[in-house]
Amino acid sequence: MIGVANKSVVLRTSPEFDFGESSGKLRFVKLPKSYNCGGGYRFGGGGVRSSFLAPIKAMEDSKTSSSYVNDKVSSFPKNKIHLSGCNSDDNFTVNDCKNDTLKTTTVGNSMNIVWHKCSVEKSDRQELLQQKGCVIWITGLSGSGKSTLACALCRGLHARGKLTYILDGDNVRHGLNRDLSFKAEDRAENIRRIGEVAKLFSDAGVICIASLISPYRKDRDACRALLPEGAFIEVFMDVPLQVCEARDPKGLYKLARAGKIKGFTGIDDPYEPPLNSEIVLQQKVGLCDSPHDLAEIVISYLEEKGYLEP
Ligand SMILES: Nc1ncnc2c1ncn2[C@@H]1O[C@H](COP(=O)(O)OS(=O)(=O)O)[C@@H](OP(=O)(O)O)[C@H]1O
Ligand SMILES: Nc1ncnc2c1ncn2[C@@H]1O[C@H](COP(=O)(O)OP(=O)(O)O)[C@@H](O)[C@H]1O
Repeated sequence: MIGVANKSVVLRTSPEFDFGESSGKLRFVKLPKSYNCGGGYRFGGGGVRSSFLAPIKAMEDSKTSSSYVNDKVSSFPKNKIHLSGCNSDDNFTVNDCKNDTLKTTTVGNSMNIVWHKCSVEKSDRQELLQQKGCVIWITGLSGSGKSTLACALCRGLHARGKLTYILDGDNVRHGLNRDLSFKAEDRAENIRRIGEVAKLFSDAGVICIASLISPYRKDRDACRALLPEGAFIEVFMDVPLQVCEARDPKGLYKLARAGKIKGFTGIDDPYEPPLNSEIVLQQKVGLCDSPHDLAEIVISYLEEKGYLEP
């Protein structure tokens, strides 16, 4: 059985595309309008949306010099900088195209830092990608099907020409978070870092799929708070421990029951189920929907909320 917390989500199947477990092939659906050179858009110079690509050109040129410090690109001859998007008579600052005095701030232990803006913004990237950046946060016990759903979702969206990226707890712990254990404070740090990375992907316009146990409500809510309203979509894999333990694909429950793994979530470490997640995917003993069907519920939600268009 499937329960969807937000009543606006419609449960339906989608016959026009197939991203079942056996379908590993990808199809590209359509090119974004902005790449249609015959459509009246121009690269650089004046005219409609000329600011769209020109700043990238400016960055290419900047490779020849690294002398911009703090606020002014003093060592650049002006004719070397493509100022589309700014008035070429402006004092060109690195931090956006404004003459504002830049203020330094302190964030955590980072002192004297300045936020650098760019005239290519999230909305431009979203238009390029024909989608809205967001984070689909899949939480649940080990064995509840998080990674499987993440993959099915990724395939389904990719088949529709949507750009996704999966941040899987297990995988991120192979690199960025390899220094972290499973004690509470390390789990919290694991979740915080993945939340921050997910936020960056979302800002890039990508549909970021984070799948990690993330057992503590407080940590998940902190990640939610990093994102704009509505852009954090929590998906709760509501699967009984009994089902997860029966699956036990990695044999970890068995080891935890034997006392060979200490602090295993659901056995001798807590899991706090979400109270208000956007989507609840409930499975029961002997009653499990396929990953394809579960992914479709999430895709329907994204469609409904307008995340599959810019
Ligand atoms: N003590 C303990 N508790 C829970 N899980 C454990 C533990 N030790 C190792 N593993 C394996 O690590 C995977 C969970 O990593 P996560 O980064 O998702 O965990 S967390 O969000 O930081 O709690 C988890 O992967 P999944 O089964 O995909 O959830 C386990 O395979
Ligand atoms: N919807 C489902 N129905 C039945 N089995 C599933 C489903 N989703 C996942 N599984 C199986 O459950 C096991 C755990 O899935 P996995 O995605 O690795 O979970 P998690 O990432 O939460 O640990 C795997 O053997 C997988 O094939």
